[in-house]
Amino acid sequence: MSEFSVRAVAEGEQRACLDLLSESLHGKAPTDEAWAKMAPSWPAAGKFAAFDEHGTPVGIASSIDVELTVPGGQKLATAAVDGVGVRADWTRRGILTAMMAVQLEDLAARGVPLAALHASEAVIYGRFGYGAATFCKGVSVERPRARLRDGVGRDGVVRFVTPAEAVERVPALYNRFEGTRPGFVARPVNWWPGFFDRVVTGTDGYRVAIHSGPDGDDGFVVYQTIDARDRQAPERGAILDIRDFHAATPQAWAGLWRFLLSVDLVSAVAGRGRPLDEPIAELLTDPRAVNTTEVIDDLWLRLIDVPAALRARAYGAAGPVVLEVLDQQLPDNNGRYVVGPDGVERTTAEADLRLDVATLSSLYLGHGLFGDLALSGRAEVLNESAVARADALFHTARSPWCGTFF
Ligand SMILES: CC(=O)SCCNC(=O)CCNC(=O)[C@H](O)C(C)(C)COP(=O)(O)OP(=O)(O)OC[C@H]1O[C@@H](n2cnc3c(N)ncnc32)[C@H](O)[C@@H]1OP(=O)(O)O
Repeated sequence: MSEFSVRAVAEGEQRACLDLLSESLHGKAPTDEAWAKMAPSWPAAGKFAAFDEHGTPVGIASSIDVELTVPGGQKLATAAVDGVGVRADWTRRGILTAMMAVQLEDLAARGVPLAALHASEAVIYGRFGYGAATFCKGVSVERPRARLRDGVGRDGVVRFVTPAEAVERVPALYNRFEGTRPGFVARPVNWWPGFFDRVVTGTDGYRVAIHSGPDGDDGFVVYQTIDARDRQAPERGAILDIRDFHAATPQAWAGLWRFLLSVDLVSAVAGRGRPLDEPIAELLTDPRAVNTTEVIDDLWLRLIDVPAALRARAYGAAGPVVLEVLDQQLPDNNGRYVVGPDGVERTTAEADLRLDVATLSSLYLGHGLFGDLALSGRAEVLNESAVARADALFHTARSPWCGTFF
């Protein structure tokens, strides 16, 4: 069997790696023109690849440095892991396992406390210590039934901006939203050009609308309309499909919903990747106008430095618990931690709950309950009375939400 070796991607090797990645994801390799545009946002830094004996890349795992908001509002350095793929004729020979090991060791050595990713399949990343930490929903609002309650969303104005204005204004506006929810990922400057090229300045007819409230611009939405009319159903209008929607305040959020539901010749306003607890139905006189079309796992989190990550987040008001954490890949994390609102310390005290790092990573941002994960054996309950305390400590009032695809 042929051998492979894993190492950092060197300058000049990126394009071959991107071709391989595109192929593994059933996409097309970029043309020279497309590559020239995207090369600046596809640096060699942060990429590891597996090479065959001829030096040809056959697997790749990438990451970019971002910040992620943890419960309590602190922003932690996070490796946003993306661009993972193995050439189809090299799969199931341990290449991903080898790349993940190198990447985790690199992140630990660089002192990056968290890693996060969006998984193509839910069965892949748990073995590397990742747990599904945020969930999101798809919604479809039946526009003809959707009447807003009196006074909702009338505190500001919404206006379209040109693609050029969007490129100039939206990234700065987005920075105002950081910290509004746990799980929120700050978008690095490298993230925006790809989004603008694909969506805003592309030919798919996306519109960008900005909401302004008493303190100026405070929200935006990017959407397209998809014509769904046919001869058999002439009454059916277009689907307004939300691509990106963020607001700094509840008023701006409601104002943007008012706008979206006001667009004529639209029969449904739909969006995917929305926060699990986005209270759209609360805005309407007929809450059944809102249909949830899916609920899916969104951000997968991996605590790289368990004590640093545990210390960085805030906790609910409850007595402390002792967690025993098991981490096969990064054994420095192994051990017991007393966790409570007054702080987090390593301890030799008896554990209340024993869990692996993937399970702890699932619970870290505030979604899910220890007791539920104990049902399937993912957490071992050693002291029954600690379960409710652990839930009160970790659970957050607002659902964690990432809000960014990478
Ligand atoms: C963050 C992101 O970028 S998500 C995008 C991920 N990329 C893709 O989905 C592209 C298409 N798929 C691929 O490129 C590859 O199949 C990968 C990257 C998912 C897996 O790479 P491989 O080199 O085959 O993984 P590797 O051989 O290390 O497998 C490790 C283990 O995971 C299991 N595994 C890996 N992929 C899968 C899968 N898709 N479904 C089920 N099990 C899987 C293997 O069976 C193996 O299990 P074992 O340890 O019990 O034997």
